Amino acid sequence: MTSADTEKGASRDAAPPSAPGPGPAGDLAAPVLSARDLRVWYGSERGPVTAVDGVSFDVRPGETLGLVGESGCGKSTLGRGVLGLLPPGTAVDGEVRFGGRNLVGMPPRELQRLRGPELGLIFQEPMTRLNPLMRVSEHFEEALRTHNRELTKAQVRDRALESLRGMGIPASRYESYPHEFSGGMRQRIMIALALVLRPAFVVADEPTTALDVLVEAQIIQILADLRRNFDTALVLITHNLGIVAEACDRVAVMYAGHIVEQGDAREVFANPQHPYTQELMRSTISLGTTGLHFIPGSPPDLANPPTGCRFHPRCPKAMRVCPQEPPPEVTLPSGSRTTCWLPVPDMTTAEGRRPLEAEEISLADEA
Ligand SMILES: Nc1ncnc2c1ncn2[C@@H]1O[C@H](COP(=O)(O)OP(=O)(O)OP(=O)(O)O)[C@@H](O)[C@H]1O
Repeated sequence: MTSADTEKGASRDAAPPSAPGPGPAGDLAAPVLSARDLRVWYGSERGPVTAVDGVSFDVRPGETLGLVGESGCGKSTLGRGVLGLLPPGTAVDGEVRFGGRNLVGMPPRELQRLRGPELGLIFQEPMTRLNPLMRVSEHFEEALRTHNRELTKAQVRDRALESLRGMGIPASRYESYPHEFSGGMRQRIMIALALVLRPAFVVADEPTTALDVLVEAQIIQILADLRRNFDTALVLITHNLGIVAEACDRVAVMYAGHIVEQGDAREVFANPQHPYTQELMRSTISLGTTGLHFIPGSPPDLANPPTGCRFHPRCPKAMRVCPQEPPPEVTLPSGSRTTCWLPVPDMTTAEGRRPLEAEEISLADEA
């Protein structure tokens, strides 16, 4: 990898993407999971849809990485892609290092063995995952015995109740059916099930979207306890920037299949660098919000994305260079990384830096 210091102290990587190094706080633990240049394509009538396009990140023990971005930017595909849980016919390329092995291309049976004891997934809607005809106890028996056949019924019960207790579900409900619980309780049962085998790495895909704010806060607290108590590494996919601010150590912002900015969550919130991150934050409703801001337009069709930077047609700071060449990944002094031309003064000519006029956008894209 080559890098050259620029006037602002930023460096440009010309080599394949890499995830951020230790932040200013200096977290030196080796990553539990490292994705490098991960790509995922779905087949469609319009041609391949590149839902994840060259994404790299690390997650360390006990760390929560928040994955944010508008609907359709590839967050779920990325979450499922790292766990090898994509629909048949989906193509995957790149590397996902976990326990010294590459999960990409691993035979399905081997991956299946890792899911549960090593890798976990918490879904958005528990009723699609809990079998309405099975008692809670049966769900736990199935989950635990699949990976540990010799466990007795009493041992299964002990472990299941311990996991449920951690989620605030009383032992008296162990023989109940899923429909006998509220939505929030079902979600906590799902989390207890995903965590009963103590996986080292978990993806939680919008785990609180269908829940009211009080239950949401409870679940976020549970996930925070999880990393404190078990050093679990977590990727938390959410639309809710408030949750990221509260529950995540690091944040990765996705746009149109790319991670456009990633770094320490507090740093990114205090000092967002990529215009997309800035716009996303301006669009968030808070108590101090006096007017609604939204990002004009919508994310692109990933079967036919814009040239150069994929955000340029919506970017209020777009320059002539933006539709012409994909932007480089830049490491900032804070340790954050952003994929944007703005902090790269030495890479653009004066002409390239000229603001892009609206009428030039379509011309550039047609070229
Ligand atoms: N099975 C599929 N076949 C074809 N295209 C798909 C499939 N699943 C997702 N896509 C496309 O891949 C892109 C990324 O979708 P994905 O669900 O990963 O985004 P997301 O950011 O998680 O969105 P949301 O927040 O709405 O869940 C979208 O353009 C979507 O239409």
